[in-house]
Amino acid sequence: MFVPAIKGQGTEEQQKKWLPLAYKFQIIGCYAQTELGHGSNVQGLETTATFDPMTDEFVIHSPTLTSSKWWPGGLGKASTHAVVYARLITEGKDYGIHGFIVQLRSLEDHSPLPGVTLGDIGGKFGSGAYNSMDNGVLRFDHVRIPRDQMLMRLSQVTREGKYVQSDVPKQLLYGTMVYVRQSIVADASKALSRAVCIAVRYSAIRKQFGSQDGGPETQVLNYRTQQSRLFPLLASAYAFRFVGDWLNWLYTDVTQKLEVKDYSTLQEAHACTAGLKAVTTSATADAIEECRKLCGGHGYLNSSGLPELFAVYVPACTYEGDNVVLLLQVARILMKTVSQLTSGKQPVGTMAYMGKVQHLMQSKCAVKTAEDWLNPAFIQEAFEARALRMAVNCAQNIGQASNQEEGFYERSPDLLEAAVAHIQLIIVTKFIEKVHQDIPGHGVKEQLQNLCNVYALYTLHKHLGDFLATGSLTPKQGALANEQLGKLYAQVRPNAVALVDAFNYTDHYLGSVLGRYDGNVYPALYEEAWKDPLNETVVPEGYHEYLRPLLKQQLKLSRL
Ligand SMILES: CCCCC/C=C\C/C=C\C/C=C\C/C=C\C/C=C\CCC(=O)SCCNC(=O)CCNC(=O)[C@H](O)C(C)(C)COP(=O)(O)OP(=O)(O)OC[C@H]1O[C@@H](n2cnc3c(N)ncnc32)[C@H](O)[C@@H]1OP(=O)(O)O
Ligand SMILES: Cc1cc2nc3c(=O)[nH]c(=O)nc-3n(C[C@H](O)[C@H](O)[C@H](O)COP(=O)(O)OP(=O)(O)OC[C@H]3O[C@@H](n4cnc5c(N)ncnc54)[C@H](O)[C@@H]3O)c2cc1C
Repeated sequence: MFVPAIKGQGTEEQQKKWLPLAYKFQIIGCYAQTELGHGSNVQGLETTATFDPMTDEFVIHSPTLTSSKWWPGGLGKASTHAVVYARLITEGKDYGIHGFIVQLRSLEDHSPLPGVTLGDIGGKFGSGAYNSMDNGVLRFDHVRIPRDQMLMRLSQVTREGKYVQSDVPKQLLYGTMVYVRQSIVADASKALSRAVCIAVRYSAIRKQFGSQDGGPETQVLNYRTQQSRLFPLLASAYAFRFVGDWLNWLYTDVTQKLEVKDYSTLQEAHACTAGLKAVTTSATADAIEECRKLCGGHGYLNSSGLPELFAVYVPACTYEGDNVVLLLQVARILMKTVSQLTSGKQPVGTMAYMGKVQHLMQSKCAVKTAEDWLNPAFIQEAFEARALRMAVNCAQNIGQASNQEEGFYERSPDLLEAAVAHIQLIIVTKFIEKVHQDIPGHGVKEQLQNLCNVYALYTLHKHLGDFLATGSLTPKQGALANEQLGKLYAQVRPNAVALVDAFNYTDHYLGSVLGRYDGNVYPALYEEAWKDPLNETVVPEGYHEYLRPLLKQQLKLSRL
């Protein structure tokens, strides 16, 4: 994040100076924004950067305990430099949060520079999976940096100490986070596909109950409950891959527009990266845990690969923006868009469907049979009607409040659900668009169509309350969707293993005895057990100190 921050907020000159050093690992940088007292609320950060015109320097300082930088990855032990986000103060005025390049450690002996206090913040969730990352704490005691180490693409401070705002939106300060959020969506698909690959392969080899006359037991992958829990996750892995590909296109397009000072899609980029990051990471974290449960007891073993995958993955729901905070950002933009509908301003991009407000507010879903749910037009319209009606309902309720801000906070739980509905519409839309493309490979398109329908109908079934409450569907149509879902699971079953083999993960990358490509799980589990350090001795350490005295004492007591 050190590099994209300099790329996004540094001048050409600053990029020329600092990026080669970073690329060649002549310096190691981190992104020091979050503090002990503030993470979500960036504008509440307390670290100060005060311009000293006498020396043409900024004085970086941590005025309070809560202003300590806290969490930045790589900060504790590895980094020599940081992009530090601090309150810019010049001529006695606070201009808010800006980025500054600050050296933290000597390039000679890696010792912290004068005025810099550095350390690691300690152990984190799980069995230490994330402890390979030195998330750090950092405090400044009046550390001086040259003025030219303020990232000056978005705004500048002159030699005399005058603050100058460039003619670019101040939101570009947040640009690095937009970049990382879009990459996290693609990573959600990678993490989810790993978990699903393990769970599908293991479910194919695991047999339990159902033996007839001594014959083989039933593959658990054949149980309807296993399919109804697992196949939506398989479909989600593909859904997140395709929406992640589209989001990368959107991000690239926005970045190119920014180069020519076209800021028209900045808001769309923010809404989509924030919303998709929130929805895909929450779903993926839940799915990895579900995959662990789908593997029964062996899923709880470290050798299954699932506990570590979960422990490493779950902070994705928090870092790069807490998911609720990000969804509320989407909700704000939805409310702004709804308020503009009466002005005649046509919504664009992923909000374009809201322009069909007249139709969507009164449309009646035309589904009459289970098979009708295989028609993408019916799915698309149902999801559009649900999302729009939820947004309009929120806007109407907010409108009844004494003031907009009060109304927004009062209705924030409903706004959260409206934001999720909007983002799920984007995911479904991009999956439908993907399967409409020419897709090579015999039968591949049909399989992806099945998965697209599984993702859409499973999501509809899971959020059926929204669809019924907004009148977007009738209970009968909801039941027909569920009926069609069961038929789709039967179609996915024969290809389930092939659909996870298609991720083409090596056994090494998968890191799971349950997900081995050869399916030879039981010998691998047994072999792995003996590697446990506890098995280095036949009689366990502590026997003589603890067990033996206890056993002897009990034996003595029993003879009394
Ligand atoms: C075992 C094997 C495991 C395998 C696992 C597999 C994969 C692993 C997964 C991922 C790895 C890959 C990548 C991960 C990489 C890095 C992750 C690690 C570390 C994460 C680093 C961090 O966490 S960095 C810090 C992140 N912090 C945040 O996100 C802070 C969140 N808060 C904010 O963004 C802001 O405070 C705010 C937006 C919530 C509020 O902004 P504020 O200015 O105070 O007020 P508003 O009125 O809401 O906004 C003003 C205005 O600006 C617009 N806006 C806001 N944000 C943006 C933006 N980003 N872009 C554009 N515009 C923005 C907003 O809409 C408003 O506009 P209007 O004025 O027009 O309404
Ligand atoms: C593994 C990991 C790596 C990280 N790496 C970095 C890094 O490299 N650089 C960096 O700068 N930071 C980093 N962070 C920090 C991370 O970005 C923040 O923790 C994250 O942005 C969440 O902010 P917070 O901790 O202040 O949460 P809070 O905002 O305090 O969240 C606490 C609760 O308050 C709720 N909440 C907060 N505001 C609102 C609101 N307005 N309305 C409703 N509910 C609200 C949240 O939803 C949440 O439930 C990392 C964090 C982790 C866990």
